[in-house]
Amino acid sequence: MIYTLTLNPSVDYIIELSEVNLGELNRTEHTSKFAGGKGINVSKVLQRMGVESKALGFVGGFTGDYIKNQLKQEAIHTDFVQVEEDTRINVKVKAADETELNAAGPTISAEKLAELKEKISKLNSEDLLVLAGSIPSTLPANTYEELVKICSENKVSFVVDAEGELLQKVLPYNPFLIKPNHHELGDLFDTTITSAEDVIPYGKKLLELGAQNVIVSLAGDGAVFINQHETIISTVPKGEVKSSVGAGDSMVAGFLAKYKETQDLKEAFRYSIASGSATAFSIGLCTKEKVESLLPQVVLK
Ligand SMILES: Nc1ncnc2c1ncn2[C@@H]1O[C@H](COP(=O)(O)OP(=O)(O)O)[C@@H](O)[C@H]1O
Ligand SMILES: O=P(O)(O)OC[C@H]1O[C@](O)(COP(=O)(O)O)[C@@H](O)[C@@H]1O
Repeated sequence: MIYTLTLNPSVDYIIELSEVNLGELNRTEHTSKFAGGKGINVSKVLQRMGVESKALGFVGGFTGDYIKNQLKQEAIHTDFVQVEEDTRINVKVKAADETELNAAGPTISAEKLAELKEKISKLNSEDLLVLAGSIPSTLPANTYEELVKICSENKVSFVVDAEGELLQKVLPYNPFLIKPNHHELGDLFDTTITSAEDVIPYGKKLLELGAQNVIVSLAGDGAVFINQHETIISTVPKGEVKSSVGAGDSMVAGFLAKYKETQDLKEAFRYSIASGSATAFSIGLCTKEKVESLLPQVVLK
């Protein structure tokens, strides 16, 4: 079974308007809300691709209830740890540019963290855990490391989609896949990455540090796949970006869904890019039909 872990879920509130005037009253043209957070988005896209998963993490308050209900409606299995404070609301403003306001998240006590660790320690070598997104600010910075240690002891493969220190600390435990975007990759090595070619030396460093497979996305400017055997640069489909919220998460889900079906890393990479773009070209997450309609535009080099 695939498990997704979202330590800091969110209700994503997407606001569309033609322009934003800071310091003034702005009226929205359209709004929508979704149960979000990176692991939850991975579970939602997997479900649309016909792959079962179970969503783990912390939820609380009315926003936590909203998330649980939405996932129930989509028939996604969940096993959340209930916390006292409200799950956060992240605001995404789509005007000429996209601006994101992601909140810090609720307080998580040591007892709640222990409850979550207990659930993760039940996973076995048939399972895969996707650890994705930020962690609430009250959790220790080594939380992901602690969790992947448990995975490693129980031979559970795992995927990590996180930034900075969170990502750095899990590399020695050999994640099956990591998916930084080019800004996150640049931040890790204190450099600026502007092209797919720039990605290659740093992607290779991530392999040396322990990752088994690396996907680096560069939004509309391509994507790169690197492992010990091959380096592949890909184009991404062309289209109108409606909201790129969840595009990275869709890549992770698309990759896992296709890899589960075919065991073919190259095909999984192609499908992952079509999934990311299908989400970028939608408000909300991609559908399987939209992903498959974009596949012919993904050209691997
Ligand atoms: N402007 C765009 N045009 C086409 N595809 C896009 C665009 N922006 C994002 N995508 C798709 O979404 C994927 C992830 O986007 P990116 O912004 O790099 O990641 P993240 O959401 O993790 O920051 C890209 O690889 C691509 O498939
Ligand atoms: O945990 P973080 O890093 O604050 O990110 C949370 C946000 O990421 C998202 O999962 C979207 O992520 P991506 O756009 O990177 O795929 C939103 O649903 C959520 O608001």
